[in-house]
Amino acid sequence: MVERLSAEARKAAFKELSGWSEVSGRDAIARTFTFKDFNEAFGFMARVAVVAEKSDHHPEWRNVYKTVEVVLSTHDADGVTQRDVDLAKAMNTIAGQLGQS
Ligand SMILES: C[C@H](O)[C@H](O)[C@H]1CNC2=NC(N)=NC(=O)C2=N1
Repeated sequence: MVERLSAEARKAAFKELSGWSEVSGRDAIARTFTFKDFNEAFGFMARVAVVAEKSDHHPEWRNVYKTVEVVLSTHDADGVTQRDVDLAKAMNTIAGQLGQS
């Protein structure tokens, strides 16, 4: 059973999660990625989907043209866990490789 992060653990995690913020009113983290065009945005989602399946941890996301809005939370724990931090880091890495603006 994966556990929700304590307040201090989350604060520490945020130091390495550039671009992410807390969701007000919900134990979740969020980031909006903006790419060059739809093709890059969808390429990002395709690469993340592979990571999500491999780690059995899935994002809540919305794509409009070249933007991808992402919210991460662990449904089984009803809040932010290390899995969310790990997936957020992976997303930042993938976005960086794609030249996210
Ligand atoms: C059965 C399956 O392993 C679980 O439902 C996984 C799937 N992906 C998941 N994704 C997220 N974000 N939270 C979960 O609790 C979760 N649980």
